[in-house]
Order: sequence, then C-alpha cells, then structure tokens
Amino acid sequence: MSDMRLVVVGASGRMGLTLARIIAATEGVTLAGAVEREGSPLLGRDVGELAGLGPNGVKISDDPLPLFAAADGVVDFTVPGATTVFAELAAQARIVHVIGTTGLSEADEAAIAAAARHARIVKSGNMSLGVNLLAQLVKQAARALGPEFDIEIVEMHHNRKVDAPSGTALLLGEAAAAGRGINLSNHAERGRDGLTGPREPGAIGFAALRGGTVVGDHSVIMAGPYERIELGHRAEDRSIFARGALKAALWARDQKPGLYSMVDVLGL
Ligand SMILES: NC(=O)C1=CN([C@@H]2O[C@H](COP(=O)(O)OP(=O)(O)OC[C@H]3O[C@@H](n4cnc5c(N)ncnc54)[C@H](O)[C@@H]3O)[C@@H](O)[C@H]2O)C=CC1
Ligand SMILES: O=C(O)C1=N[C@H](C(=O)O)C[C@H](O)C1
Repeated sequence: MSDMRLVVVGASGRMGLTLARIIAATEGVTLAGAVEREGSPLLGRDVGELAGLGPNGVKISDDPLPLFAAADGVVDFTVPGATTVFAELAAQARIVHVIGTTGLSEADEAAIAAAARHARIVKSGNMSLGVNLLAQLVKQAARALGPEFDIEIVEMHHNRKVDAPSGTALLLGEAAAAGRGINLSNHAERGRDGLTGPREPGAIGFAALRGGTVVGDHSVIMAGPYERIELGHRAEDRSIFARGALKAALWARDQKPGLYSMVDVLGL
C-alpha cells in the first residue's frame, strides 16, 4: 500500500513540530502539507527546517482546502475553534481526522460527532499507549474499590498550557466514573477554594498545577479508610503523543466513517 499522505495542522506548535520529526522517522506515512493560523509569522517557511530536519519542501500554508483535497488524513493538535472547522473540512474531503486538541466544549464535541458521519475521526485527550492503559487500570480499580474510596485526579503541565483540567485528567475521570457506574458530569469537583465544606461523598476531584516545561504528569489517588492507592503516568517526551497519533491515522484509514478513540485503535 502507498504511504498515507498526512497534513499537519498547527504545524509550528509544540506538537506540530514534533509530528514533523516523527513522520519523517516513521514508515508508511508522508508529510503532505503543513497548516498554520492566518497571520502566523511562519507562513511560507519550510516546516522541515523549523523542525530541525533540514528543508523538506513542505511550506507552511494558511489554506487547508487544497491540501486536504490531496491528502489521506489530517493530524490536529491545535485549538477547539480550529479543530471544529477542520473536522467539517475533513468530512467534506472524506479523509481521516486525528484530533488531539483538548479543552473542547459540549458544542465542539457535538460538531465533531456530526462531522464523523462522513470523516473517520479518532479523538483522544491523550494519544499515548501508557495513559490509555492507565485508564483501563483506573476503571478496574474504581470498580473494585467502590464509593468508600475518594478519587482525586492531580495533573501538572508546562506553563504554556491554556486549558484545565487537562484532557487526560478528564479521560481518567471518565474511566473512574465508568468503573463506578456513575456520570462524571454529575460528580466532578473542579477547583476548591475557601470554605468548601466537607468533601461530597462519591465526588471525583480534579486539581491542576502549571509550571516550567513539564510535558504531562497525571496521578489518580484513591483514598480510603487508612489506606491509599495511587496510579500514575509521567510523559517524558511529546514523541509518545505523536507516535500514538500516527498509529491512529494508519488504523483509521481502513475504518468506516465514525468517531473512534485510542481504546479502539490500541484494542484495549
Ligand atoms: N491528545 C494528546 O495526546 C495531546 C494533546 N495536546 C493538545 O494539543 C493542543 C496543542 O498543544 P501544543 O502543540 O502544546 O500547543 P501549541 O500552542 O504549541 O500549538 C498549537 C498550534 O495551533 C496553531 N493554530 C491555532 N489556530 C489555528 C488555525 N486556525 N489553523 C491552524 N493552526 C492553528 C497555533 O498557531 C499553534 O502553532 C492542546 O489542546 C493540547 O492540550 C497536546 C499534547 C498531547
Ligand atoms: O497541553 C499539553 O501539553 C498536553 N495536553 C494533553 C492534555 O490536556 O491532557 C495531553 C498531554 O498531557 C499534554
């Protein structure tokens, strides 16, 4: 089979440049285009050069349409307002859309689900194997321990991150809620301050720390009477997310239109 031609959107971002490097080192995929926001000072620049690979002839553009029309898939780690537009364009082009963007609202999620009627979309708050395996362990532990154990999710990220809690923290919260057979949106406690009163029984708590260059640390603490379990993951390099995203793109190439997760891709 010929190489899968991928367009990277958000190409000069932290994940965009990591993807350019990992695509160059991965068999079966080719970088077919690079897109940035209108007005970016990097429009027209060679993305290989920006990624430290040496020139590869792929210039950063602000016009996704012709690039999507000639591609097999798009890999998207951008911002929610851009991702919903790219989902619609990927649906029109009938191509694969891998979405890593976090901080999506309910309306954004609905727009993505609508686009998945025609596009093959894989979306996850974390594309790494380790975190998706951790989510399965969290689900199992939450089910086994029951509501007597209080669940708190703590995450730390670099000081440029703009959304909280992280997409990963929410994914882990969903896993804990599924294990308990409850709906996360009715039980999440996000951000405590002041005279909060005692902890709500059955709540799933979230705390977000920001600082320095931390790639992504997550801990799920299950605190019961006189004992505590902690399950965690430390991301050491963004390449783990990029590799997961490429695995997702190659997997989705053979699927029907629909909205998939990394659990589907990894068969967990
Ligand atoms: N699911 C996962 O495994 C991971 C998800 N992320 C998420 O990916 C997103 C991006 O993260 P970073 O790369 O660290 O951020 P970043 O800020 O370094 O990169 C985002 C890029 O998107 C570009 N962009 C914004 N609007 C655009 C538009 N309309 N068209 C094209 N490009 C546009 C920005 O100019 C920027 O270069 C965040 O939501 C983050 O939480 C990050 C790492 C892993
Ligand atoms: O913004 C980031 O950097 C990351 N975002 C994702 C998230 O919100 O969980 C994944 C990873 O933790 C890095």
